[in-house]
Amino acid sequence: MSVGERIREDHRKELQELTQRKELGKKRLGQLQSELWIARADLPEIQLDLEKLQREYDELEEDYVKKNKLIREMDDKRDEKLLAIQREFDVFKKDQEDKFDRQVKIIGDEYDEKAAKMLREKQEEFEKREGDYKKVGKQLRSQLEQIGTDFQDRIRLLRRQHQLRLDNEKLEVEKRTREAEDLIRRVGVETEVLNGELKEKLRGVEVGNKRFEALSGEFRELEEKAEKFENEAGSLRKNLDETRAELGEKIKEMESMKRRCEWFRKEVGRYEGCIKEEEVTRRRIHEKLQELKGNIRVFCRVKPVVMEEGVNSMKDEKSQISTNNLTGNGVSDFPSASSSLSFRCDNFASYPQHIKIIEPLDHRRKSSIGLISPRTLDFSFDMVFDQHSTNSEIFEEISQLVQSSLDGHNVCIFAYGQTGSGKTYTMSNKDDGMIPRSVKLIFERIEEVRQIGWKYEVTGQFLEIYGDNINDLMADSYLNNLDRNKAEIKHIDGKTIVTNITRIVLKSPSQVSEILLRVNGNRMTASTRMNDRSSRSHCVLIINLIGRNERTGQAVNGTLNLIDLAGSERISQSQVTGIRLRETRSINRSLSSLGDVIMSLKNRSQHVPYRNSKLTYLLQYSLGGGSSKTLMFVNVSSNVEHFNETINSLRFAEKVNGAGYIQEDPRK
Ligand SMILES: Nc1ncnc2c1ncn2[C@@H]1O[C@H](COP(=O)(O)OP(=O)(O)OP(=O)(O)O)[C@@H](O)[C@H]1O
Repeated sequence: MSVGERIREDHRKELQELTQRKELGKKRLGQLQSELWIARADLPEIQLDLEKLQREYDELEEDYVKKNKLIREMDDKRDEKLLAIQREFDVFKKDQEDKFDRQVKIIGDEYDEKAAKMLREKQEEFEKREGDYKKVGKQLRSQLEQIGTDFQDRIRLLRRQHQLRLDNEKLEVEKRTREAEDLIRRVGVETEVLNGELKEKLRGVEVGNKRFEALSGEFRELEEKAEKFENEAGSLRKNLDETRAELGEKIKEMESMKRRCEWFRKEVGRYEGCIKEEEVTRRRIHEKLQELKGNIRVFCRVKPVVMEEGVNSMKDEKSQISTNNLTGNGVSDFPSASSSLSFRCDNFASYPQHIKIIEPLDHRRKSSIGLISPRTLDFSFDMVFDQHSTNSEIFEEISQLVQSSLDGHNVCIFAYGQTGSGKTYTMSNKDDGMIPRSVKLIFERIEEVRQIGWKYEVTGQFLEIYGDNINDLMADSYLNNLDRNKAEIKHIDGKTIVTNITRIVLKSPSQVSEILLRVNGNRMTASTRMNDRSSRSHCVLIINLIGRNERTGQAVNGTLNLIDLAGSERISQSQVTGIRLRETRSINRSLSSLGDVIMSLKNRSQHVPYRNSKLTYLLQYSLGGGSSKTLMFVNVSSNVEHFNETINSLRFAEKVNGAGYIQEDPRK
């Protein structure tokens, strides 16, 4: 066979093969077309199902939000009402008690004094008059008796004398009559004289009788006077009895007041009982609400592009952050089109729960026909706060957790994210950061519940975990003792104790602000000396809240942990070496242990790896105790240069949240 024939033969075979492949291709095309038709026919039905499901989901979501809002309003209203009743009642109670005490004292004193004085006066008067009258009466009586006896004696004497004389004279007359009848005339004259004398004597007797009668009249007068005095003494006695009766009435009045006071005391007891029941109900509702929201929650917060970021690289920004004041705020008119990522936070409820990010231009993959359309990355969390949200709005959502710690729960709130993503701004910003606001709320609530018998002891520890070392941020010698590893974590009787770390009694929000300033100053100095150290340590504020109600005997013991985690950069992204590489590895190890612990708790695994890092060992009872509640902030930057870190942070957080999926653009 010639060369030309061989080439022709090869071409013919190749043509044959191509024809066969074309046939096969046609067949495959036919199959694919029929599959496409079938799929197209099913599409409307699937679409309808999808829409129906979406509607159902929206309704459920709306219902949940409404109920949630209602419960919160009821909670607020009830708390307000309770406080108002309590205040009103306390004022009323105090007023009544004061009034009553004053009245009782005045009346008691007045009456005691008046009665004693009157009694004394009347008694004295009575005794004096009685004594006088008795004395006069006795004198008169004895005078009268004396006069009577004298008079009787005199009468008797006169009568006897007269009788004697009469008898003698009669005898003499008879004797003379008999002896000298002839001397009758002379004797007759003498007799007449004697008769005259007798008449005179009889007149004397009459005068004596008259005098006796006069003395008897005087005696009667004196008797009348004595009777009058007796009557007066009787009326005085009556007056005394009346005063005694009046005193009895007042004593009765006092007794009825005592009974009223007793009634008031019982009412106070009853009100206290009601308040106690209300408090128990409030705690139950609060607990239920928190359970409904879930014991582990994840909130996403997007940081706006700040002025410097639009022009600086990530490295530049880091160095700028390390010298930045923690309270600084340099927000530009965000988002600046050239530097900001394209975000969309979807409102499925009254607050967004989804965040969508469109892949920036320089991250898109290219194909032979040009750029592939951008991917939209979709993440969902318990709540999403966009660039425009403020610390105050965010605190509104976490204040319930602070209340839980006052109710005796162990609460853990921490901020996760790359360096410069706004963790410190969220947690510690002066006045409105989560730490200052939580402390303020704690003291406000303590003041409110003091009125219903609660007293709290608030203590705090402020520490830093750097690698495997725990440093006391409140110690005066913080900088000198850095990383000497003196502190130890111990778990005793279900409680966590950190030894060799300053613990102080917290008394007011202003005192905590001063501590925050000192701590931030210490960290800044250490950062300046040691090349941005603060971004590479976890900063933990532990607040212990021990409460006791003296009236009801209830007691609570809660803990609130507020944590600013170290930056979460990837080694590949940060391109560090040497000490910085070791630091980054250690941070990533502890952050991924934290993620593992939370995921194990969410999945209710039998073994929870608390011991894998110092951080998780420290927070063991606050992350996974029986009554613990955890909230994680994932802080992300909206700067386009941080796209990769933002996506990594969101992926980590969504994994922790346990409901994640990443939906890629179907046109890819
Ligand atoms: N929501 C925000 N609004 C305005 N400015 C913000 C916001 N979040 C952060 N910033 C500013 O961004 C800068 C970096 O924030 P911040 O220091 O809080 O980040 P970070 O995540 O704590 O960093 P690091 O890990 O280094 O501690 C600060 O100047 C801060 O004031």
